[in-house]
Amino acid sequence: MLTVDRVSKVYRTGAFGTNQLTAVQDVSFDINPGEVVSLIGESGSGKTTIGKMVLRLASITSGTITLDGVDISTYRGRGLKNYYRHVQGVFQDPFSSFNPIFKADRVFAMLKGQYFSSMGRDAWQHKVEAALDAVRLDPAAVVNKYPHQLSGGQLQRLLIARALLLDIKVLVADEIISMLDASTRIDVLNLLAELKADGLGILFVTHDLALGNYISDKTVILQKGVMVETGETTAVFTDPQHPYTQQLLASVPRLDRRWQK
Ligand SMILES: Nc1ncnc2c1ncn2[C@@H]1O[C@H](COP(=O)(O)OP(=O)(O)OP(=O)(O)O)[C@@H](O)[C@H]1O
Repeated sequence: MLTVDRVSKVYRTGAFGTNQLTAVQDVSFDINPGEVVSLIGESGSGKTTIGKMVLRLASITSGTITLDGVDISTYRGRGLKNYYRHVQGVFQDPFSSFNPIFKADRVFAMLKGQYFSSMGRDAWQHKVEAALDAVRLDPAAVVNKYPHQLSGGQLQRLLIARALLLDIKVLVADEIISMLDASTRIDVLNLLAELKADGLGILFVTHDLALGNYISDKTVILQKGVMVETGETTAVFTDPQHPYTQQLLASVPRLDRRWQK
């Protein structure tokens, strides 16, 4: 479905854009329907940049990303709008995705204007309620509320519901669990598992190995923009081949052991 093929990203940096920084180098992986692929690496390893390229928020320097065989960099105008029907992203800080002066459910109204302008009011309301139901949000708890009146977990679900109103095939979930407390985390993880069971492909960006191991089918380990190891998640976690993966796994604190001072 979504194929990332030898993709690189070079940013121009410095006051005049004369310096270059290779953030991603020759990264390849596929996401199939109902599959979760984790991108795991330390801060600065290029995870978000890959998510942004998939979402067409950053240009691709070399290589290709295709959705169902079509090179996504060819999309313009209507074609790009249509691409976003199928591929959507949710990011780490849900508060930054909302304008604090508007009610949170305005994101639905904006989507209606862009994609469903001819749909009748009742049909639209029905569709929104179904999306809220899918993310286990009670409409009464979130409709007509300002972002500050909602929790991070509620806002995150609202954004996932917004993505579900479109006919998405791929969700880029960039550190969406990190800012949530432990009980909300498990709720959002279970929600992703349900969406996966319904056939959604998920690119799960995280620096947290435990989260990656919990949710994903395939794992891509990134170090300084380079893919050092990739494979079935169970294989990567039980028998890591690359020294960097071994080092990452060895540095995870174990809950069954006390800290040795
Ligand atoms: N717009 C940009 N212009 C220039 N350099 C950038 C830009 N965005 C990211 N970078 C650089 O590219 C590299 C990869 O950044 P990226 O945000 O993709 O990493 P990451 O693995 O997602 O990190 P984190 O976990 O901290 O979000 C970093 O060195 C970063 O400073």
